[in-house]
Amino acid sequence: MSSETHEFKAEVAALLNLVTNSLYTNSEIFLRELISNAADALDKARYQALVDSELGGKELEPHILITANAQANTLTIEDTGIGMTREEAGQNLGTIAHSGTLAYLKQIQEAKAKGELSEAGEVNLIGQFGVGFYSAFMVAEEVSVHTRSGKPGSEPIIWRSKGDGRYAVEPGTREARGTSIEITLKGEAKEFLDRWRLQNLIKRYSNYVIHPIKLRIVDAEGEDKDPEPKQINAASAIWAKSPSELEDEDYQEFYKHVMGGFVLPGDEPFGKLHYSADAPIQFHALLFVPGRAPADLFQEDRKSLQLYARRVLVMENCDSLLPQYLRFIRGVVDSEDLPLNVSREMLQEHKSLSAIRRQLTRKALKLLAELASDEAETYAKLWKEFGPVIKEGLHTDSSQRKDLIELLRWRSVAKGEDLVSLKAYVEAMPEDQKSIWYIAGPDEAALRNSPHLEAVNAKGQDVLLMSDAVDEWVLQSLAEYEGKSFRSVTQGELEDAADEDDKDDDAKDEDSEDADEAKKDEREASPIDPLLNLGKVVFGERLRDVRASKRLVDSPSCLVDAAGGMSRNMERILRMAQPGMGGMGNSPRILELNPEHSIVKAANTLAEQNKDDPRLPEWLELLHDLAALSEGSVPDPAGAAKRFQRVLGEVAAAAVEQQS
Ligand SMILES: Nc1ncnc2c1ncn2[C@@H]1O[C@H](COP(=O)(O)OP(=O)(O)OP(=O)(O)O)[C@@H](O)[C@H]1O
Repeated sequence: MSSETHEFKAEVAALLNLVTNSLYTNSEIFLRELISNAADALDKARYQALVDSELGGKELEPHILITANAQANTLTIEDTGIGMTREEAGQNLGTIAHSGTLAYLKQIQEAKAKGELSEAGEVNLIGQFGVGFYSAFMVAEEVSVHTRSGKPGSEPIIWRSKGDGRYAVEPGTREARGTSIEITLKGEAKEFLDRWRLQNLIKRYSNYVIHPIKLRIVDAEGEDKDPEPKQINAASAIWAKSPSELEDEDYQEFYKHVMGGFVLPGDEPFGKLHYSADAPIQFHALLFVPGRAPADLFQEDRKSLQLYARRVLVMENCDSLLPQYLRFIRGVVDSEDLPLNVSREMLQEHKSLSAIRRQLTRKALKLLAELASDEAETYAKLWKEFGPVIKEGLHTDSSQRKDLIELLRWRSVAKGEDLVSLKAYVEAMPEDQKSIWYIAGPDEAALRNSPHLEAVNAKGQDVLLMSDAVDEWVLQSLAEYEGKSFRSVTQGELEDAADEDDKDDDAKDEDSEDADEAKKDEREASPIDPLLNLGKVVFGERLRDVRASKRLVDSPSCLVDAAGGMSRNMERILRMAQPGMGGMGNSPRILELNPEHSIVKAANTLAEQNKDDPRLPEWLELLHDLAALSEGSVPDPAGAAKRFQRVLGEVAAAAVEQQS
């Protein structure tokens, strides 16, 4: 057989032109592509050996050998796979396997030419979009494929091309079944002779190719540095194994790999999910709930799950495999049903991917539920790290709401440091309690000491402490749990705690923004009316109302927000989120006074006797200061300090007078 020269088909020539001259800046992906082809060839040989007793080379050990020869300026990727006959080589290496490829690449090129593709976008696309064998021409002066098929009677051949529109096929000398792709490197591609560069690339892109990938370096003097080449990749897709074959250490090792190679003691994963599915989509997943929130959890370009297609990494960070609220989960998904060479965008829309996502979401939520029910201590830590992220799901994923609600945890007044689920809260509710009480604010310690809790606590009813910024936002999407509505102890008018729900059922009603306003007129007379009336005059527009409290036991006063309106905490959070909203957070509040408290009683007596007593306005201001102080922020600290100073001065003087 003689040497024959052929013209590439027009589309291949166009493709080669694009690939080599204008498309890629990130040429390193060629190695991933060639390794992937070699791995495919090994897979095919493995299968063919099973079904074809005539196949040659059955004794060959499957492996991929990469040789960087600095003396010859070549990089060779050799496999002991299925090989190619002359006809196959002409067909496989002279045409484009995927029909849409050229059109798609042209689009990318046009976008690039028009400057529509940012550098980051380009790198991203390139990382995800391979063009298989032809990508070798990004780094090659010339490519020589030495191959021999395992089919009986087939001759070895050499396929050569400089990527210039033509290729030649000539008789080869290869003895063993398989393929060796020898790349004569371009001047600017010398980096691919470097051991560390190659090792790095193999580990990064092909670590879990199931066949061993070995590396041999021959230096510029022609000395073989690796007479016995060492394996570089892990070569075992541990996710594809059965969990019964794996030890804890295997998982630990792999977790380390997933987390970038480094895990601090104490940061071991909270849980893992090792799962394989056969129908309708075939895939394996090995996922971890990390033992510490990754630093990039709230960043746009955070890491995500790695997506493999048949053991080949196709996407380093595939964020469409799980919903956003599970973005802290890290690991690998490997599907048998995904194409290797499609764009990120096309892959994201692949129907297999959404099927995988559905199953993974269900499984991940199940894992979290199991941790929550069986390993309370672990779950408490997990909740601290990821609770705020999981809560996002209540707003964004109505399909999983039911499961997500059961994952929610808060601390409560009665349970101290322990976390409480809504289920546990409701189960512990006394019979006469109708609503789920909560109090929201930035500082949990301050919430625990809030005077607003007094009457509710006195009735033996627990209150959930909501100090996470997203809590109240979450509640907006909850409305109720098992028929029990959520009620803030700092909002609306609180009736006698025992029967408040029967009377006051509109606190959560959206339309009842002015419920408190309406009640002002129908409110029954209070023994402290003289003081309340005076208060209304003293505070005027500064307060929405001054009224007798049903929620206080020990404290003289507290500030509350109107029923149905936005809470002070919510306003604070919105202000933080949108600093431009200057007017927010100034809506007047309601001052509640405790009719049973000695200070209030005394002030009221004074008001009854002489409503013009000059001390009364100051005392009312002090009651307001006290209420604000208990929440942690006094609007006029200097004024309040002066008032306290004056009153204390009077008390001290009176004490001295009494003594003498
Ligand atoms: N090392 C190899 N051994 C045997 N055949 C090979 C080898 N490399 C490439 N081929 C053949 O050449 C064909 C073209 O390869 P190319 O990488 O361009 O596309 P592909 O591998 O078919 O596409 P994809 O990468 O999406 O699977 C392959 O399908 C295969 O038949």
